[in-house]
This record gives sequence, C-alpha cells and structure tokens, in this order.
Amino acid sequence: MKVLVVGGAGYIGSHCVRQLIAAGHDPVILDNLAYGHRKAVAPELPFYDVNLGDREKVKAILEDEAIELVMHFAAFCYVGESVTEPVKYYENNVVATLRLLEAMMDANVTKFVFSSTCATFGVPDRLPMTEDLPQAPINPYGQTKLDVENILKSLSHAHGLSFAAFRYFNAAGASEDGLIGEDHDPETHLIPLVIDAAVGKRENIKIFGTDYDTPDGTCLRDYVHVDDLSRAHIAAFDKLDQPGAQHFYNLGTGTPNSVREVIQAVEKVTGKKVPVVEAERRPGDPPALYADSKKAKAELGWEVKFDTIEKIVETAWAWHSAKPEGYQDRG
Ligand SMILES: NC(=O)c1ccc[n+]([C@@H]2O[C@H](COP(=O)([O-])OP(=O)(O)OC[C@H]3O[C@@H](n4cnc5c(N)ncnc54)[C@H](O)[C@@H]3O)[C@@H](O)[C@H]2O)c1
Ligand SMILES: O=c1ccn([C@@H]2O[C@H](COP(=O)(O)OP(=O)(O)O[C@H]3O[C@H](CO)[C@@H](O)[C@H](O)[C@H]3O)[C@@H](O)[C@H]2O)c(=O)[nH]1
Repeated sequence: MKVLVVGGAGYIGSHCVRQLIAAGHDPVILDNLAYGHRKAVAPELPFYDVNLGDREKVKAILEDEAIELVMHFAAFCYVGESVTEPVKYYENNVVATLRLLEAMMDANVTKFVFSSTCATFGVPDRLPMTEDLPQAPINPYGQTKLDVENILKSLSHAHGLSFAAFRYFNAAGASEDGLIGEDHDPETHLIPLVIDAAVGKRENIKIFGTDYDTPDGTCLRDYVHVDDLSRAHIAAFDKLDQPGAQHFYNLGTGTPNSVREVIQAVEKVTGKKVPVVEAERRPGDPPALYADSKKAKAELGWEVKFDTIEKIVETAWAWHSAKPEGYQDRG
C-alpha cells in the first residue's frame, strides 16, 4: 500500500517506515523536522518537509502520491511543557490534526492510523489496563490525544473514515542493526538517560520517587519496543477496508518494570555501573501503568518479539554504541 507517514522522521515513525518497507509497503514521509531527523529516513524515500496543518499542501501530496492510507505519528510530546504551554499542544496535536484530516477528506483518502497514548487514561483504577477503562487524562498532552480519538469517532460516523488508534505505553529500544534509534532534544525518556549516565555523558540518573506503593518503591511502566509497535500498526491495515471502521488498541508487553529494574538492565547490558541519585517524585507520574494487550493479540495476531527489558535495552545500547552523539543533524 502507498502510505503517507506523518512524523516519519521522528523516533517511532522512522522505525515504522523501515517496517513498512520490510512488509512490502511503499512509504512517503511528511515531517517538518520540528523534532525529527532527516537522517532517520533513507535518502531515496520521498520526503516532504511540510507542516501537517497545511491543508492545501497536504491535499496536493495525497493526490500527487496517490496515497491510500495515512499513519499519523506527529505530535508534540513533552508532558511537562504541555502543562506550561497548553496552546502550543492543542494547536499542533489537535488543530493541525484536524487540518490533516480535512485534507484527507478533500483527497478522498479514508484510512487512518493514529498514535495515541496510555496517558489518555490518566491514573487507572485497574491494572493491567484494558481498552474499556475510563479515559481521564491528567495533563494537556494526554487530553490532546483523547480529543483526537474523539474527533476520529465523529469523522468515522459522519464521513466513513476508517481508523485504528493505538495507545502506546512506553516506546523504547532501537532498530536491531543500530542504524536508527531515539534522539530527542531535550531527552526525557528513562532508557536513553540511564545509558547516558552509564557512559558518563550525564553525572547520574535521578530516580523520581522511591516511596511509591510498588514492590521496590519506584514507578512501574510497560516498556515496549518500537519495532513491535510498528508491526501492530501494519497488522491493522486489513481492518480498515470496511468504511467507518473504528479500532482502539492498547499496546504494551504487559510486563511492568520498575525504574530500578531498568537501571539494573542497563548495567547488565553495558557492563557499566550507573551512578544513581534518589530524588523527589516527578509531578504527574502515576505509580504504575501497564497494558493488557489481549485485544491486539486476538484481533491483529500481534506478538511481542522483545519480551524482556534486557532485550529492549540491548537494542538501545546497540544504537548508542553505533551513534553515541545521535544523528548530529541539528542546525
Ligand atoms: N515515545 C513514547 O513513549 C510515546 C508513547 C505514547 C505515545 N507516543 C506518541 O507517538 C508519536 C511519536 O512519538 P515519538 O516519540 O516518535 O515523537 P518524535 O518527536 O520523535 O516524533 C514526532 C515527529 O513529528 C514531527 N512533527 C511534529 N509536529 C509536526 C507538524 N506540525 N508537522 C509535521 N511534522 C511534525 C516531528 O518533527 C517529529 O519528527 C507521538 O504522537 C506521541 O504522542 C509516544
Ligand atoms: O530521569 C528520569 C526520567 C524518568 N524517570 C522515571 O521513569 C519512568 C518513565 O519515564 P519516561 O521515560 O519519562 O516516560 P513516561 O513519563 O512514562 O512517559 C512516556 O510514556 C507515556 C506513556 O506511558 C507517553 O504518553 C509519553 O509520551 C512518554 O513520554 C517514570 O516513572 C519516571 O518518573 C526517572 O526516574 N528519572
């Protein structure tokens, strides 16, 4: 299928681009490089440096490239910044997405795959987290993703849009060959930060909270490999043939790991000691978030290949070892 990958130069999108090619699809990339990297995408692939909120330009790309399906990975993703600068988040994550969806309707493209997040659930009242839990985000970032989920339902009903929305838990890891990986600036995600502390690029890793009601007192999260996430997306394409189809899936391994366990995994994989500082809780962190992904397994035949934190960290370490300074393509 000819697929427009919006946000395809970003962390998860660039991994999905490679998985699309491996599965025999034909990706076209749209990314304004606000955070992404041109070098994360093979130079020979069609690449449009365009804002996804530019309805006219996006419509022209959809028509010129004869796009059949749009995958939407682009968003601003810093939870803390979404609290202090909510307008920026609603503007880019919701308003621009509406323009993208309008461009799709203009061009008669009706299939859509969306990157949502477990942050749409807020603090869950049940674990592991199934799709039917109440959604009550506790920050504007999570709210913007829930807003888009609701917009998708309305467009599906009114205009026959077929979509799958995936609520990722903690995307992690890198391509197995070490060629692409996570390179955010600033980086806030735990695994790359712990690796930086292991190699001495950071003085230490701060553990945000050691007094949670969890087995070792630190937060539990569900780290899921980017290539596993990407494969679930591609497996959903067949579900979008029916006009107006609506699908929601929670994507995680189902196995929670604590912050301390992540640090231990990095020490084991790298063979280096990680300097640790025990710090205050980070505001807005729920104690435990992990997925029940039975629905994705049953309906999409989704299998997690990277089923331990060590396997995930090994790939992040391979990427770090190959490119210690990341893509080095910032202006
Ligand atoms: N990383 C995670 O753990 C995680 C968890 C849950 C959900 N998600 C969601 O997955 C998606 C991808 O996350 P990521 O970690 O790859 O983020 P990322 O920042 O690495 O990638 C996002 C890409 O979108 C591009 N972009 C942003 N706004 C744009 C615009 N207006 N026009 C064109 N391009 C634009 C950026 O340049 C970047 O390349 C996001 O929607 C995020 O909310 C991520
Ligand atoms: O220096 C650090 C960084 C993180 N943590 C902890 O590590 C865990 C994971 O944190 P992080 O990697 O920042 O991910 P989350 O805050 O869980 O958020 C990610 O995962 C969410 C889904 O769970 C997505 O919605 C977000 O976009 C994505 O950033 C949390 O308990 C943090 O408190 C630390 O202890 N020290």
